[in-house]
Amino acid sequence: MSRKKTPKSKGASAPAASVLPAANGSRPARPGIARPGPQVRPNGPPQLGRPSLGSGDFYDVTFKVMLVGDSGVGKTCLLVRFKDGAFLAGTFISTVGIDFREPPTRGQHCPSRWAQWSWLVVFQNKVLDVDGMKVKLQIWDTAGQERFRSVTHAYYRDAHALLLLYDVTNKASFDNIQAWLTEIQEYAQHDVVLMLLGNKVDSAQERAVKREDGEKLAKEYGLPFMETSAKTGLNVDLAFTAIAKELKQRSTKAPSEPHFRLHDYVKREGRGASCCTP
Ligand SMILES: Nc1nc2c(ncn2[C@@H]2O[C@H](COP(=O)(O)OP(=O)(O)OP(=O)(O)O)[C@@H](O)[C@H]2O)c(=O)[nH]1
Ligand SMILES: [Mg+2]
Repeated sequence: MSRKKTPKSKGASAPAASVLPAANGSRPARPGIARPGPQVRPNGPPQLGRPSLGSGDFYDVTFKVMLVGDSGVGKTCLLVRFKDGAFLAGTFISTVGIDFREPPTRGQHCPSRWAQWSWLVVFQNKVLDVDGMKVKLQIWDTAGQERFRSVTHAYYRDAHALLLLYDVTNKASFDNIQAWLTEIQEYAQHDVVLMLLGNKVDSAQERAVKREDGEKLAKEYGLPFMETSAKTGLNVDLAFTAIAKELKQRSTKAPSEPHFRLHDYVKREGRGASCCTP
């Protein structure tokens, strides 16, 4: 990935991952009533929540997670797999813009719904139960193409976590990881939670990046690492759950809770590609 240095955008800004307070930490009785709450700085102090805007999902705390990496590595597919349990097979439709809207309908088959919205960078909300706490992840899918980079930079700064993807069948996407890390260092919060994912491990025949090379790079940069497949679902839920656990721990810091170690968790729970190849 060649890198052109672009100035930090002062224009478009993603909504801060806001967390709205609930009285005494309890969740309000009536879902869906929106009232602006205080904006919190990214990776800020413990925050309690309320129903998410419009979706009706209850949550205790919410975080913004972004998917980044070269075009074609499978960011959109990973999000669709996590959100809807489906895989976008067939024609590759690159994500080429940015917007705040969510896809309009629920329950439709992924391919048609997402193809329709592929020109936007959408975010999707998913609420996870993490050790008894409802953690809402607001997951932003970005355009991997170089020409949209200056737009997506603006969204980094209030991300709590970044999932950085490469494609194990595409060596160039792996070689570009260092440039992505430089970019992340420049535009994201210094304490952003970062995880490296080698996607498409179902394509064993076309593999161009060894698992050990991914591990080595991750170790070099001190990153948790897993290989994933949006096609089979391998380690997809795990990646997001691990992020949610880490963010939850950082925000609550309950002394009574056992300390969560992201690296150890990912190492222990991650499964090898061979287990799930169709
Ligand atoms: N075999 C296999 N193919 C995948 C996987 N994930 C994505 N693909 C395919 O890879 C292509 C690109 O996937 P996308 O999710 O659109 O890639 P992207 O990273 O969102 O690309 P941009 O939007 O351009 O940044 C599509 O044809 C997908 O079907 C996977 O885990 N395994
Ligand atoms: Mg995409």
